[in-house]
Amino acid sequence: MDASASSSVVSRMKLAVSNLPNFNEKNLKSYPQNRTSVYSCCYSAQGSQHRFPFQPCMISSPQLVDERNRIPNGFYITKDVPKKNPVGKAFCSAGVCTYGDSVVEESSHIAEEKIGVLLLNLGGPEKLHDVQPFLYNLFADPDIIRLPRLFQFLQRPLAQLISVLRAPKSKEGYAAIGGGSPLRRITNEQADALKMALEAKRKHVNVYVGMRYWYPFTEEAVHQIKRDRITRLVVLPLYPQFSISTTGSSLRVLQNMFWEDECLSGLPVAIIQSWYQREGYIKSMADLIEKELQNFPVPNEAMIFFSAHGVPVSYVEEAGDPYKGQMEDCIYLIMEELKARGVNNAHTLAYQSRVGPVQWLKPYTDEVLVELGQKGIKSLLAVPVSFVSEHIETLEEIDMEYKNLALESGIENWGRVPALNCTATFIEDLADAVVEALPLATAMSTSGSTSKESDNDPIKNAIRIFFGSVLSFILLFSPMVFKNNLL
Ligand SMILES: C=CC1=C(C)c2cc3[nH]c(cc4nc(cc5[nH]c(cc1n2)c(C)c5CCC(=O)O)C(CCC(=O)O)=C4C)c(C)c3C=C
Ligand SMILES: [Fe+2]
Repeated sequence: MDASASSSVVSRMKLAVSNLPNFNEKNLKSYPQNRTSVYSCCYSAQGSQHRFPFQPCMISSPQLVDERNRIPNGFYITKDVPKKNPVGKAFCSAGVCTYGDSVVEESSHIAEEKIGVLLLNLGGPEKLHDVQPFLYNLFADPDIIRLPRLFQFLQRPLAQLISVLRAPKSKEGYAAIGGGSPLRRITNEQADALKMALEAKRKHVNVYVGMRYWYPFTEEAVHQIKRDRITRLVVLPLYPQFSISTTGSSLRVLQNMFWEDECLSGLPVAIIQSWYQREGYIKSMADLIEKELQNFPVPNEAMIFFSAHGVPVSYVEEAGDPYKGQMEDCIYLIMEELKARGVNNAHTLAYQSRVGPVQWLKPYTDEVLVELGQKGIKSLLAVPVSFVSEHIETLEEIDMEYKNLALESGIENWGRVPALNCTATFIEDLADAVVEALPLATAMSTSGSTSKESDNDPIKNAIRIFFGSVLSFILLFSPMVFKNNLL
């Protein structure tokens, strides 16, 4: 999507993203933990310099919310009064947001309702042969490599080059965990479990899986949703915390599809943007941690080491990604839950999996592990916290690379909390989140054609690819990339 199309999408759809202030214990004292708690109540700033259409916002007074949550010709956010923080500003917190001008009629008015739940996830290569094309899809995403507007024509050639250069290292990782990502299998299992949990609540739904970078792609899932004539849809990203690079990127795909298709633009949709604050999720994480601590010789001496997937600092500081703030809130809530159970272990948070020659969120997991070893920490429980399935970064990076590094650094007792996968309490909570979101689904009323003629012009494309490849080549072989050995 080029920049002009992007900004008109912004003006038409005005999807919102919630934001929270950076971690501050005082703020969090009033932070709601109940699972039906919070819903977004903000919308995007028009004419933003960022290409990202889902902008965070702060609302200056609670009274403003009612007026602001109805946005002409676009995005409508329902429910909830904003929570006031101690500095007197009401802030939007994470939750459900919906499209459209008007709330959809009650289900009793609809002849035959067919409910769909769309699970969004990242996707992963299933065979070593898939690794390079998977990486291409990932790096071709403008929400993953955010180029300045002037250089956007380099996106695809750059993605081609980076994916080819990174593939050998990634393949080693995937080979070490059995030759492919378990993500598709686990996500399908979660989808089945969610369907059953919803059936137990007398909600009969079709659950779809839409991956961002590998099969089954989000686009395929949406086509199936159309074929199945779904009349109401809940979109549930399988990322507890919102990031531009994950949920944001998948929502952008959906947004483009819905905008271009009149049938879809009339479909009532509710989007659950982030759900890390849900009681069921927090308790499920606390259960796993509590259980795993029992495997240590002296459970209360083990440090709880939260390791989150990182994002480049510029996402947070320049583009307003709420990811870091949400992550810190999430850790706070898990620790509060543990304290309430009498678990008072020390804890820390670090960020893993950085890629490329830019600054990522700090502290870095590998550096902190070495420091903790040097400080004399002997027992450490690693807790992957940004993702709810086992994947390459838990199975290879944490279980192999970081474990070895920790042991070499003097840590003697190492443990790792498993990913939630299909943990019953967690799936139950996701089912509750879907049930709560359902009445909030509203139709996106606008549709329109995109002006993407230039994308279909073969001559322009050929010129782009040629110059793009030359420039990418120069960029990639710049000494910085090699000096840092980061590809
Ligand atoms: C919340 C989770 C994730 C964030 C945030 C995220 C951002 C992000 N990731 C990359 C680059 C890569 N990610 C890769 C794999 C990968 N990433 C996540 C999750 C988040 N990414 C998952 C779950 C996976 C694994 C999927 C699987 O196959 O199991 C990879 C490929 C693997 C590798 O080579 O290391 C890359 C590359 C960037 C650049 C980024 C933010 C900008
Ligand atoms: Fe990633």
